[in-house]
Amino acid sequence: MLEMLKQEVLLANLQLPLHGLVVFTWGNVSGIDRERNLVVIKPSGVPYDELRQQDLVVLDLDGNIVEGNLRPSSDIPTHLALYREFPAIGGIVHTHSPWATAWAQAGRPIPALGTTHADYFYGEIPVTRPMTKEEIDRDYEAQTGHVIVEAFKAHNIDPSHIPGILVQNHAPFSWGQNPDNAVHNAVVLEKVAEMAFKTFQLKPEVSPMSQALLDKHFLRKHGVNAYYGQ
Ligand SMILES: O=C(CO)[C@@H](O)[C@@H](O)COP(=O)(O)O
Repeated sequence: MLEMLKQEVLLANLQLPLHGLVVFTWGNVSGIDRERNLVVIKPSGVPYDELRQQDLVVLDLDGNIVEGNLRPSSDIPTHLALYREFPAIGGIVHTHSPWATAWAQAGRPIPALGTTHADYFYGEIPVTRPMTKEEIDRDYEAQTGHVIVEAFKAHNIDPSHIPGILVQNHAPFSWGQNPDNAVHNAVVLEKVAEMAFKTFQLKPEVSPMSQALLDKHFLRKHGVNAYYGQ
């Protein structure tokens, strides 16, 4: 069972450079086995072209290493915080993909401007608040998870409706039902960030799309009455 999850996590990690979402070691993917509450994640600082299934690290939700000889991704406390708070998610991706990171660095949420966005994100993609010095000094990566969760709870956002966020002055995190779906959402987030940037260049005063069009596009792909695809 865990071997299958490890394979999924390996393949999902290898998708990041293929989709142009990471260079060097600027990202990581994890997946969770919800029955056993075990998380599989990329090891820290290992280049993608050297990554092997046996290098992956398995941890419990408290961060105890259960399997693996390498140190887990430095972002593991953020992943664990999200798995603990968002029980419906099965995979998480962190990258420094440039378009989404530019919005994160600007501290700007990405408004829903068109149907590409609405097919995946049911509203604005939020940005976290700036972290305090105390949060940064004390428990940085766990606090990164905390500010993400705080942004979702403050606005009562369902994480399956908005499968990603911009961490201010840092970069995006995205998630999905499994590691592969989380990578899919990370690719969409990057594309949507690029399109939104270009739209604002063409028309700085552009308005968000109508609620009716947002509803139509999100709900025809997601939810009980979805009818898009086979
Ligand atoms: O955010 C950063 C660096 O700013 C890290 O996520 C990135 O370098 C990946 O770190 P890991 O190799 O997963 O420890």
